[in-house]
Amino acid sequence: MKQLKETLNRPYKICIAQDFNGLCSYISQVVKPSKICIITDSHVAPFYLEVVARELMPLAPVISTIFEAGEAYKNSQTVAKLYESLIEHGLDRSSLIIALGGGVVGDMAGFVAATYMRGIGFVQVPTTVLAQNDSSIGGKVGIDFMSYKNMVGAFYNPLLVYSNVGTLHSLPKREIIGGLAEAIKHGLIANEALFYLIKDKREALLKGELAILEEMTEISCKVKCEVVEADQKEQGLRRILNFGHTLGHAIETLSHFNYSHGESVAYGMAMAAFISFKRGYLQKEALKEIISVCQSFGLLEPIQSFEAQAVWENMSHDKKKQHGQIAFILLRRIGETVIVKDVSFEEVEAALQFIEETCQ
Ligand SMILES: NC(=O)c1ccc[n+]([C@@H]2O[C@H](COP(=O)([O-])OP(=O)(O)OC[C@H]3O[C@@H](n4cnc5c(N)ncnc54)[C@H](O)[C@@H]3O)[C@@H](O)[C@H]2O)c1
Ligand SMILES: O=C(O)C(=O)C[C@@H](O)[C@H](O)[C@H](O)COP(=O)(O)O
Ligand SMILES: [Zn+2]
Repeated sequence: MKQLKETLNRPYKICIAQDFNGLCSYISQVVKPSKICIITDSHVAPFYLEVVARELMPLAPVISTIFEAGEAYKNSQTVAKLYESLIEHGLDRSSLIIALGGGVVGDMAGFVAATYMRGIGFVQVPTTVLAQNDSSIGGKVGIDFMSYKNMVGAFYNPLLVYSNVGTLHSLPKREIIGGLAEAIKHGLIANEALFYLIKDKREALLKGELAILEEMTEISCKVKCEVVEADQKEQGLRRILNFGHTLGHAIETLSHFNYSHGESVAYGMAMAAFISFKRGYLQKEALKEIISVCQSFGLLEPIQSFEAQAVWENMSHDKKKQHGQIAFILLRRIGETVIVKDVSFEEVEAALQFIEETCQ
């Protein structure tokens, strides 16, 4: 009997830059495409489509397709339109997709790349704090389906991630703050120093100072890479990246995307921290610190009221559920998680009441 070494886990580079100057040369090091299709959304296109297309022209003929911005469009109808566009433009397996935009573009263009002709190459060019710190890395691609987040998708790695932090100059403040929630998450689950860096550099981050954004992004990416390298398909350790998401995804969906992904994750993290405290895992001071840092960024604003039963129903479709039990990520301290499988309805109800009272 012979055993073959698993070779599916192909590594890819993550470049963090302050402009698009290196994009073409980095892509040409990993692929020689016959044609390039830039997939982007209606908010990002006016800012960056032309400059990215111009940058890539020496590599191959460039076409583009633009969809309506927003989480409400991260669905199968938009994916169908994207497939049509690729077919009309004659993209084949030697073609390349560029995902230019935030997490919505990255998740959806990545899913299209994973499934079109059973998979063609794609490059992540993230333009939000959230996408540069989190979603462009790790190969989770997908779309929302029915009332559930990312219900249909794949694990499909990009060929390259090229983050230009310079693009954050045009990002609305609300989106900067939402994206910081995922960087705070990386600090809370695995890197206390990152959490305190974000706390200490609040003003510079909110002003959009590139040096600190770059530094935070690099540390945040390292945290995520270490976890994903150890467990690409979320069989164990990777579940910690879902801290704040079991409840956060329910809030995001039940608010009809009134709260952005990052804002919802912040509520979810506060609730998970509260459950951690009630169970005696997390010190009260740490809970207060987490709430206070989130609030200092403008996260955890007064929250609309949600029916505990509706939240419970929505979270029952969480992808971390196995044999009827949801793996729920809690905190032991800032920088360390604990995974439990028995969070009850009553704990969720109490956590909802806690954030309603805390976020006033
Ligand atoms: N795959 C993953 O691992 C992963 C991780 C975290 C989040 N996500 C997903 O990411 C999505 C959230 O991503 P997001 O917060 O980037 O949202 P988004 O993609 O909707 O971007 C937020 C808004 O900013 C606009 N925008 C993007 N870049 C801009 C720029 N530079 N200048 C001006 N406007 C710009 C967008 O058009 C949009 O209106 C959610 O769907 C979430 O589920 C995926
Ligand atoms: O990369 C991961 O793993 C994450 O969980 C990162 C999350 O921030 C992200 O929102 C992810 O899309 C959630 O995945 P899901 O499988 O819970 O939908
Ligand atoms: Zn997330």
